[in-house]
Amino acid sequence: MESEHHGSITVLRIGHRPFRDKRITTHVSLVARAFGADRIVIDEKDELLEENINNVVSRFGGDFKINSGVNWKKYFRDFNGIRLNLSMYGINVDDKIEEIREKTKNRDMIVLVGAEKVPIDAYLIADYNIAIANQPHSEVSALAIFLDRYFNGKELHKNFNGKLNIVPMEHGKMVKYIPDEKEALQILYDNNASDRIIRHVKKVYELAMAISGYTNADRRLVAAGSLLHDIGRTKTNGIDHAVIGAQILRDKNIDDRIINIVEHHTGAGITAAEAKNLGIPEKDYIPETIEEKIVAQADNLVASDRIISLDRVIQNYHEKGLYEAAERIKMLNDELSKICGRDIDEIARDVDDAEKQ
Ligand SMILES: C[S@@+](CC[C@H](N)C(=O)[O-])C[C@H]1O[C@@H](n2cnc3c(N)ncnc32)[C@H](O)[C@@H]1O
Repeated sequence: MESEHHGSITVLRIGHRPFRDKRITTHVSLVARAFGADRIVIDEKDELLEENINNVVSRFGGDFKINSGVNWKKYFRDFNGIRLNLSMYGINVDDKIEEIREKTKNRDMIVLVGAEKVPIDAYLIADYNIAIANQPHSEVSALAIFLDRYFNGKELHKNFNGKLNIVPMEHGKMVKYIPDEKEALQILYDNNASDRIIRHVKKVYELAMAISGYTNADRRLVAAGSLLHDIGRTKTNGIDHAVIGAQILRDKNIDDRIINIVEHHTGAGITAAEAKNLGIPEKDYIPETIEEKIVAQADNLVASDRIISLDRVIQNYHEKGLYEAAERIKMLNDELSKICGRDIDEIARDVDDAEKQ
């Protein structure tokens, strides 16, 4: 949980024996990740454990790292930062936590937890030997309580921004997810999307991904949002296709950020007043996030499965008498071009040229 307020946090797990300790070291690793540490380092090599934890990270998010098979004593001694050893024999955490927080404002910290017997060297190398109550319990509880004390409980609200995101519920379970490209296309096929829709969304995807390459947009959201933006057209080609598409995806537990991309993709957005006149639920459908803006504009620049120029888009809107909407599209183009440091129209031309070659 690196931030301006403190350095990185490494957990050093020693005494791990792959067969006997598989479950408890997995739990130490999961606690380290869930409660705000940045990485775990384990003395014995255990590829299976690494794989399991990496798998959790790839599904549930964050950038937690795991590394096993290190010489713990050397690693602990050479660590450039504050060294802690969690031990029932140490000083009560409450007597030292403020000092530790102060010292780690600009420095990294390593927290050692043992398995069975912890060698005396761990105590001698440590800057602090810290006890979470002077009674024997477990490395899992000791680490959890230490991190919770260190972060003052703030770690419980950390956003991991994963492919899978749990929606807290009083009863039952709900997980919302970000589909990858293959899953997004499968959702379209499951909804009997026509070839025409598929060709269109693939072109919008190509352009949206090219634009997002110039920004810090979340490419997973841009990918899924661009492929799914017209799913509502499997039901209607009316102005309400964005609203209907959003509802289809809501029913499939798709991540809310993708639903918003879909719902806000029409032109450069629809205001609440326009929505009322158009007969769709009265609220703002203006793209707000960078991902929403990219998909909306990429869609504006693709007619059927061809890339068209901004001038042409504007002309089309003018011909329909939609002057305000045209102006908003122009403004969106300017805003995105500024963010990208390059004209969106030009990026679109590149994508088009690459296709023709
Ligand atoms: C099951 S204990 C075994 C420790 C062993 N008895 C020793 O110290 O040599 C495993 C780990 O849990 C952690 N632990 C257990 N009780 C603790 C406590 N009261 N305070 C801090 N850490 C504790 C320590 O990190 C310890 O290395």
